[in-house]
Amino acid sequence: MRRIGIIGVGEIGRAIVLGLRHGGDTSTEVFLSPRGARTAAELAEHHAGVRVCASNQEVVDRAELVIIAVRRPDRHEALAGLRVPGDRIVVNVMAGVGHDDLRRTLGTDAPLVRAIPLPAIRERRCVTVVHPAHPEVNSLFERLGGVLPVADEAAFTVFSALTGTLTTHYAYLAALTAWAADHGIAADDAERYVRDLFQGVGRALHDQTRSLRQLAADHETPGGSNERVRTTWFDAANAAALTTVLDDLLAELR
Ligand SMILES: NC(=O)C1=CN([C@@H]2O[C@H](COP(=O)(O)OP(=O)(O)OC[C@H]3O[C@@H](n4cnc5c(N)ncnc54)[C@H](OP(=O)(O)O)[C@@H]3O)[C@@H](O)[C@H]2O)C=CC1
Repeated sequence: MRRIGIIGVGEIGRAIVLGLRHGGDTSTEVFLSPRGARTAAELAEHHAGVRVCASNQEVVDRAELVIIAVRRPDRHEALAGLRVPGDRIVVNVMAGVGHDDLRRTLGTDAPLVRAIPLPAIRERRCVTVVHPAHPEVNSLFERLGGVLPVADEAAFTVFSALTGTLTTHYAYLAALTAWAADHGIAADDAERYVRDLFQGVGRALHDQTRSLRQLAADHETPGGSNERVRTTWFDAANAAALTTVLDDLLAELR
């Protein structure tokens, strides 16, 4: 797949372009929609073979594979009236927009594949969940860090709900930093320490030989401070609240 188009050049569109160009790879031509103008112009300026098109239709016309990365409420404005020939492959990364919805909007016979690229795709460091499996799309995301095809849209939506937990993690780290600052620690020092603490956690996650439960157990001394925080803060009520919000999110995404 040599010609890739992206409609919606925001946070995730940019991460995909950076992933495609990672390590100086210029094996693809990239065509960007004009909206998200600042990001698109910056990407085109800094990366060979990345061009900003005059319209979303031009992106479709030039690309073999078109990634749709606008926000859900913007999809009709971005896509209505586009002519998408059946020989294109459309990759839909919009959370909460199913195949039927997108096919109605686009009115095309082209194959549609849903995908959940994560921001770390820019460094080719994360797996992308896709449905359905498609050889060209699989090989694209395999190059960008790995691909995880799932059997149906119900399973896809479970992964989509998991993705919704990401910013809570940053907010949790910010809350830890704020707590330390409230106890007289310089905010910069607190933040540096919390970042390093959790970068270590991130690196440990690369160790696929240990399960997540095993990693938790290995970092915990019986009766120690980690066990105390885990059992008193992440208690049954807190765990139940997490399950509830994920269940609610799943119901809405379906
Ligand atoms: N961010 C993430 O980590 C992930 C996001 N997603 C999904 O990707 C999609 C985009 O998310 P994200 O990148 O965070 O959002 P952003 O708001 O950062 O980007 C959306 C982009 O779409 C552009 N846009 C709006 N209307 C149109 C239009 N009519 N034609 C072309 N482009 C248009 C916006 O342009 P302008 O700035 O001019 O308004 C903006 O650049 C969402 O549906 C989200 O669910 C999926 C996986 C991960």
